[in-house]
Amino acid sequence: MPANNENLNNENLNVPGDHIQQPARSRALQTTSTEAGGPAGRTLPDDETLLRVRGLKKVYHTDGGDIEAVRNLTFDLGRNELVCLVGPSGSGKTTLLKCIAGLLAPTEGEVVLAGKKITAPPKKMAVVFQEYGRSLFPWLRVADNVELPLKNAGVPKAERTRLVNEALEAVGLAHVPKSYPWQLSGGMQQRVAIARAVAYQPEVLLMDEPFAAVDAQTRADLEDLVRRIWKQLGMTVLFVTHDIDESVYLGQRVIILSSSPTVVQEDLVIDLPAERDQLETRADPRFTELRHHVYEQIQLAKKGHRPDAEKVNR
Ligand SMILES: Nc1ncnc2c1ncn2[C@@H]1O[C@H](COP(=O)(O)OP(=O)(O)OP(=O)(O)O)[C@@H](O)[C@H]1O
Repeated sequence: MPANNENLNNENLNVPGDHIQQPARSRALQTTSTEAGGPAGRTLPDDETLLRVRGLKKVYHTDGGDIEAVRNLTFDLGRNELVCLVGPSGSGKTTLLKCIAGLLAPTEGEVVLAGKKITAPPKKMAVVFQEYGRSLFPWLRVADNVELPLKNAGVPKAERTRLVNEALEAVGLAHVPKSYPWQLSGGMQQRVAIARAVAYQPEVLLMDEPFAAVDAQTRADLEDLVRRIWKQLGMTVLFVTHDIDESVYLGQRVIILSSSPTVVQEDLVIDLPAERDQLETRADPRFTELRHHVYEQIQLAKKGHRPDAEKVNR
């Protein structure tokens, strides 16, 4: 079970043990931030990069005036990387994901997938949202829900059957292909949504707070499921979460967004061993250091600290 979940929406949250003096850091944290002089997000050489986000800005034009949701985001995702994204409520996480998914046009800047600028939903990308209840079709059986995007993509029947069976196997639902979503628990429904995304064999899997609505034990199981599938299938995963522990447990990197209008506050390497375990990893002193650091950064962001403060005030 995830210990010490931290919901960033809760203004009164405390890190248990915060009053205890923290041990000296065992080794330096690997971060990229504007304060270090470079672009806030980590950028990679061309041959290692799958997804590039460059100078991304999004302004919503509403009857009540303009809302600058995202000011300037720059970072790269490498092939087969699992990167988590955290930030205060309203910092533009969903907006960013929608721009990456080609569902929203950026006001400035661009998102580039495998060298091609994204202007519409790319074929090799899948998204899993929090609201699995709304994303599954209640009148379709589990296997038919998973099969639908493959049908729409024109994948031949035999191939579809193989992909659906493999995906249901991978998420531990091979025994319920004929059930309807409403006959399953919340955690199982979210597994169906993950299976549907996985069967599609995306190069990039975007996940927007996918476990926010499930209980803690199910959440821990689903976290391990994501890491297992990510390793098995070799996708690039961008995982948005409100939960600091979850971001550190899952990610190879954690990108921390500032408060709105949003820039990358910090891009932190999670240098925990590749084999993660709910009990052992979370008991690792390095895990505590990393989560403490992410928590501090989020608190700074919530208090309005901005890495681009001089530019903002100018
Ligand atoms: N369709 C829209 N029209 C106008 N403003 C919007 C729209 N969608 C989002 N916003 C505004 O953009 C800002 C960022 O919203 P967004 O949902 O991307 O943030 P978030 O970080 O995902 O939030 P949360 O953590 O609460 O889910 C907010 O001020 C929000 O009110």
